[in-house]
Amino acid sequence: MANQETPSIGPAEASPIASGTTRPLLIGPPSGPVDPYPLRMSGPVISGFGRGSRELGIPTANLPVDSSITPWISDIPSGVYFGWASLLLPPTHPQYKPSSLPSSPENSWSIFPMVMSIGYNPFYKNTVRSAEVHLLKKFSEDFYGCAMRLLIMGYIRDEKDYAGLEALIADINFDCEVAKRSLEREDWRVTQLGDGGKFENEATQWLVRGLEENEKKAVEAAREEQKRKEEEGVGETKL
Ligand SMILES: Cc1cc2nc3c(=O)[nH]c(=O)nc-3n(C[C@H](O)[C@H](O)[C@H](O)COP(=O)(O)O)c2cc1C
Ligand SMILES: Nc1ncnc2c1ncn2[C@@H]1O[C@H](COP(=O)(O)OP(=O)(O)O)[C@@H](O)[C@H]1O
Repeated sequence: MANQETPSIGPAEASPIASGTTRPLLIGPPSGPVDPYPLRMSGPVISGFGRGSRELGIPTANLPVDSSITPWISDIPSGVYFGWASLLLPPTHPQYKPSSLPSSPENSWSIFPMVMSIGYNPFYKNTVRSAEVHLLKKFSEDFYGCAMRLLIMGYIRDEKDYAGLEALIADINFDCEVAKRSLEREDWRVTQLGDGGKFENEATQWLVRGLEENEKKAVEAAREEQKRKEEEGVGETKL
């Protein structure tokens, strides 16, 4: 289902992709994210158009685009971003793997690297702006309705239209490789709490903090909505 098996690319900093263009494999300086990053976003995982898994083989977990919760979202350019996601999976989920960062058992967040698109998906000509996150991890079960927090560390590229699906998939696979390599660098990791890592700070701690009241309410509302749709037998949801 998920598409972590990104193509193996050599050590060069720029590499050709299917479209014939080259672009950098590392984003940002070795010293870590540059202002205004890291940016924070949070919300329940909601459904999209169901195309990620079905058409692309790259599932994307959608978060509500709501400027009352995420004030910067209307000002940020549409495009492809990368960073870290923390996910509040139920302990029964096969990929439940609480982070080693200190958190209480009822707040056992699992942390994953991610790439995401914010925008209108010009290839599909969406009319509503969406925020869609692909986690660089293979999941054997979905996690609709779970709380997710994002620490967006940088910008990869503008969103594009494509002549065909293959070119879109190739670009997303390359984005995954860029995110993986960029986040592996010492001053871009978040899992170093206690090791004197750069993100032994408020931003990292936020990833594993207990849910705020407004986050709980949003998760509850999303679950109710999901339940309602399941009862109505709605297969695909338009955002
Ligand atoms: C890293 C990443 C990059 C993307 N880049 C583009 C893009 O350049 N153009 C585009 O039309 N869609 C882009 N998408 C969005 C996909 O088209 C989208 O995930 C797909 O339509 C599935 O949407 P759904 O989950 O709503 O079904 C990107 C998605 C991701 C995760
Ligand atoms: N690696 C992954 N990254 C993001 N979501 C994943 C991943 N693996 C499984 N999923 C699940 O798949 C769902 C997205 O699938 P997708 O086909 O894109 O449908 P939708 O259009 O409803 O978002 C996510 O909400 C999540 O529950």
